[in-house]
Amino acid sequence: MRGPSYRRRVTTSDAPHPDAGALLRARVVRADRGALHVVPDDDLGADAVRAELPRDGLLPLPDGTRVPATVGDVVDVRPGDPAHVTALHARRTAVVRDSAGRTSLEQVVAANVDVVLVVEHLDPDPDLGRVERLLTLAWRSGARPVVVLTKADLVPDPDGMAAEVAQVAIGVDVHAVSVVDGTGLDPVRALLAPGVALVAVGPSGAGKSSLVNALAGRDVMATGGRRADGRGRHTTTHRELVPLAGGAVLVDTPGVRGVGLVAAPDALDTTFADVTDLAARCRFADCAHVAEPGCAVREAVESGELPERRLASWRKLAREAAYAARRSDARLAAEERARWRRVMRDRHRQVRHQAP
Ligand SMILES: Nc1nc2c(ncn2[C@@H]2O[C@H](COP(=O)(O)OP(=O)(O)OP(=O)(O)O)[C@@H](O)[C@H]2O)c(=O)[nH]1
Ligand SMILES: [Zn+2]
Repeated sequence: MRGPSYRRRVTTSDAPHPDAGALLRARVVRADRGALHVVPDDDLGADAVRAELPRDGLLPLPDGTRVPATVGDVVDVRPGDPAHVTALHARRTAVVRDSAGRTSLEQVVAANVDVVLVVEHLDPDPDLGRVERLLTLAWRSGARPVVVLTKADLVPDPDGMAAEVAQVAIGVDVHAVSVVDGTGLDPVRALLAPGVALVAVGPSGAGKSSLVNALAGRDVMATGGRRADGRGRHTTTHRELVPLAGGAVLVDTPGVRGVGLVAAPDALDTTFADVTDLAARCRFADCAHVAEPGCAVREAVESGELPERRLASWRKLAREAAYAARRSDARLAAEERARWRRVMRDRHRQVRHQAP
């Protein structure tokens, strides 16, 4: 995908623009392999332009380290045809994706996010453990978390439920909202100010897209699992920094969407303590909770004690965690083999040297 270049934007015909050579402060709306798509940092709703990355794809931070740019980053761009990105500004905040294994580095999935909307539905009942986990992620990013409880129109006492959630969200504003009747949206809208970047995290079906569309005042995201086209999820396909109302923007990338869902086993056991407890009562230690006799988990589902949805959600996360653990194990095993190869090679060398 190619956007207009800065040259076409800032120059007319072949006369050199007076600002040619001056660096422009820009915000990354999409990071591709060889290039970034950027908008002026003081006009985040502007059309995106394409700017080339250095050959290694990395950019220098003020401290000299070279890192990949990500959505939301503030960069210096040298206009031209093509325009070039020259440097990365220090990140005010960073949403990081938990490393899959002990040896892999954290991945920054969004930079300079100001507000993390922790979106959770009121119907079915909110999952307090998930709210806590996402709040932890938000605090860690440096951004301000705000809890938004959706689908207030579907429950009799949304304010009472919000008060319960507020008990596990210390120091955080909790809003019960409905996009159907407009309940509670004004205080969330008040967060939208020029230059403010938000992310919405929360489980599938929580109503993130519906909420974002209500905040944007137009459909910027497909809702109800519908996709605007065969390829992408949002109706604006080319940018991952989506303009909302009031000059604010929403970061929406696959990385951010998945963030918090790369489950660390410990977090999983905490969030799903009920399933973990039930599983401990299954007859077989390696029970898969499908059709095994004496499965306490299936029994709990059949008796109504454990919602099927919660079991399905646990399965999904457990699969992710198992996958991450396998990948991490494979990486560790490969490193261990490499270490042994070095040890054996050194030993052979020593033996040869000692040989008469
Ligand atoms: N009654 C009611 N339904 C809502 C509300 N907000 C969202 N929904 C419905 O909930 C379903 C899921 O909403 P989405 O906005 O697609 O949820 P999402 O969090 O973006 O889901 P994913 O795209 O899977 O991450 C849709 O069928 C919406 O119409 C609300 O305030 N009230
Ligand atoms: Zn079982």
